[in-house]
Amino acid sequence: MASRVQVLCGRWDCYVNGGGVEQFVEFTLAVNSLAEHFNRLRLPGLVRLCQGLESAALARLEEATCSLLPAQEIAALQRQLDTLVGSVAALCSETPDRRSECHEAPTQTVDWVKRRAVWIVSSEAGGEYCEGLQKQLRFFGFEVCLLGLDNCPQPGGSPLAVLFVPAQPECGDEGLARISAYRAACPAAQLFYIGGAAAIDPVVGLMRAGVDIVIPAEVQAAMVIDRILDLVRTEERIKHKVLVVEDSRVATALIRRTLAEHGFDSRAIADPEPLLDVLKEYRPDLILMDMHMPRFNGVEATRVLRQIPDYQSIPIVYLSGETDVGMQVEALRLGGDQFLVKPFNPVLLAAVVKTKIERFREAQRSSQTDGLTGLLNHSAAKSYLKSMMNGASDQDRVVVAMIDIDHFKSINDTYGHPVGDQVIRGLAWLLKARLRATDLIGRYGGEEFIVALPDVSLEMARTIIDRIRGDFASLPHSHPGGAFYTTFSAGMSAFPVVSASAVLETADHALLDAKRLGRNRVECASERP
Ligand SMILES: Nc1nc2c(ncn2[C@@H]2O[C@H](COP(=O)(O)OP(=O)(O)OP(=O)(O)O)[C@@H](O)[C@H]2O)c(=O)[nH]1
Repeated sequence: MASRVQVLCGRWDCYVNGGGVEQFVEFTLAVNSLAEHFNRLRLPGLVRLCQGLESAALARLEEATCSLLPAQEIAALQRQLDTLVGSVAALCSETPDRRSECHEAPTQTVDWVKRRAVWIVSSEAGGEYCEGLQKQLRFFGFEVCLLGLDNCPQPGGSPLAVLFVPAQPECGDEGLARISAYRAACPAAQLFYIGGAAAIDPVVGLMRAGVDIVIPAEVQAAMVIDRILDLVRTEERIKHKVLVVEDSRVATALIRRTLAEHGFDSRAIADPEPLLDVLKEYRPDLILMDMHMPRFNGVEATRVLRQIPDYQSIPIVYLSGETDVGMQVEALRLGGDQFLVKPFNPVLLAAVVKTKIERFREAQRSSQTDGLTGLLNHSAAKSYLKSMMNGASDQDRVVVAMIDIDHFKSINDTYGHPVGDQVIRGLAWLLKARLRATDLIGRYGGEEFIVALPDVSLEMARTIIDRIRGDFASLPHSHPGGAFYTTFSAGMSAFPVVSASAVLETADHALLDAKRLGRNRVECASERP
């Protein structure tokens, strides 16, 4: 992490010590790349700081193109950079090992449970709401610190989130000043205000003071936990993939370099002829298409793709030296989503690719997620599993676990469907809280879940799932008359095997074994005769 920050500072120094527009663009690229890195490490507060710095730099890009920025502009950017560097330094010194590249494979230890500090600031720290919130957060692996209104935030603290739980929805000047003090002391944290009034004015006031997320008063503690768990899973499961269709080797190298700097995976083909095969195998999230190529041009290739249901909505961005506006409009009318003129501005290219993919993903998300848990639904989970396995080499491992809550029917019968739903949600949260962002978690059916863990041995995966099993067994589920406990069984299987469906089938058999052998246990397919 520190070396990336050094690169960023080095680029900034190059610019301020007499560099030109190229150095400024390099600096902006480095900020964006750092934001992507923090996103992968699930550090949303640092992502926010990077994004603020990137926006400030982009706003000055045009000015920087003409000459060195005026001294006060440089000083303003320098302040933002210093805040970012200071926050990273505070984080590194506080948590030397915990935050090491957590997207890398946890090969040595099973202790990859994501502990994160959450501060709750409230005049009613001992109140029922805060107590409940605290209990649940602790259960899901967060370190909670309850703070009264008189506590002053200590600079350098690095909580993942600070939750303000006011006694009444109105914040008042004193409350806003307090929020600003926390914002200054914990620049990397996400600030939540619970109980915001449903009106624009007060919410804008809260956001100006530094609040990131305002949650309406009527939202229950359980939903707040869901939002915080989402924070630690900000990363997409699989890196965004871009297919570059471009016949110029120089342009291809430049494009791929820019994409790599922004954390995108990319593949390039020089000729659209094998396009359909490559799409099927690589499954990109976006295509960057050159306009003029031998044999077919980009528009013709795009028109073919738009005839095929699977590719009707994949974003296609044209890259071309074509400046004729009429021609550009025609190209867009025939199926393209955007037109970028070569030579392209790398910052703009990355921003266009990123926003197009995010919109595309957002549109897909509602059809891919399960309404009750927010996890991937059955078909999306299967399709992610397939692409996970397609992307894995022979040496890579992907372990799949099928998890099923025991005697769930009797929970519904005894306590009612809504309580049953809450049990399903509880298990979903536990899986989200305990597993890495790179792991796939899906709701496979009613009370059945699928989990796929890349880059981990079957033994370690078993230990992890078994630990979650133990935790789930001790999770109290409340009902109007008190609380009860329940368990799950899991069957596991490991890739490399023939196919995604084969690994699912063997995991399913192992799950049946776990049920047959008494439930509340984890069985592995490889242990079967
Ligand atoms: N509350 C609730 N119940 C669901 C949902 N989806 C499925 N179910 C119920 O889950 C129950 C699953 O029961 P079974 O498949 O018989 O299995 P089980 O009782 O868990 O028993 P074992 O799996 O053998 O331990 C059925 O009664 C379904 O109606 C849901 O979204 N919410």
